[in-house]
Amino acid sequence: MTQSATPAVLIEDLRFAYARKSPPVLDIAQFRVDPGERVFLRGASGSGKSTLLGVIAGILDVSHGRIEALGTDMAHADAATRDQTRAERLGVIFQMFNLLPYLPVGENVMLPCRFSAGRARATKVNGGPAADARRLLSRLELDPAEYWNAASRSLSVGQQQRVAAARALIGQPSLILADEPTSALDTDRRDRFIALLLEECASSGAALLFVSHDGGLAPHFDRALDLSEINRAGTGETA
Ligand SMILES: Nc1ncnc2c1ncn2[C@@H]1O[C@H](COP(=O)(O)OP(=O)(O)OP(=O)(O)O)[C@@H](O)[C@H]1O
Repeated sequence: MTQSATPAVLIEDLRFAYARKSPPVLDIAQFRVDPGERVFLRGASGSGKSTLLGVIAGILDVSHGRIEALGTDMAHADAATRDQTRAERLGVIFQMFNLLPYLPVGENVMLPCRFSAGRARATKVNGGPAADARRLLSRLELDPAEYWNAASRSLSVGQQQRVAAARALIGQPSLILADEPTSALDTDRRDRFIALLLEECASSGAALLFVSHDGGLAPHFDRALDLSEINRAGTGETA
């Protein structure tokens, strides 16, 4: 990977606080994820992992510093541009899943293809949005014959995590941001889930930034670091 390729994530001189007068949660001089790189970011509870992903995804407004996701300036772009970048090029697995509870599983997984023609097109190699959604659900051990039409709110937390992962992966986004996506999975399923996530990223060339407090997952990744190594704000509990 050359240093000149557009980074998947580039952060310089970032400071972020939730309110103007509160101390920063994030104070990061430099952080970079290369295209296709799979990075594990560990951090204690409350240390700012979800906040960092929110900033990179352009969900949280940043007033100080440089944040680029796939070359888009997420600190200064208008909300519409950030939304478009997120819809077309990012797959985000939120900690709270953000599934639409009354939509069936299949519709939830295909949602990114409704918002982005590019992601719908990218599923063609796997037979289109519905076929690709079924493929991903099967790989995530959710039998589409059983779950395709089920309301997402009727699923267990671990099952909802896997639906959220399928939704993030569909249509080959170039950057996956994953926030504790294995917290409700047992050890065997967790390892299979990570293997699948890494395989899908490898086959599409996507970069992956995976955050978790579970340092045991680190060996699966190209690179692992602790948020405290890059974040001078240093909030959070001792793990
Ligand atoms: N919406 C918010 N408004 C104000 N403060 C917040 C908000 N969200 C998070 N915080 C604070 O920011 C800090 C970092 O929170 P964050 O959720 O990013 O940590 P985390 O490392 O993801 O934690 P966990 O592992 O427990 O999910 C915490 O002190 C938290 O209380």
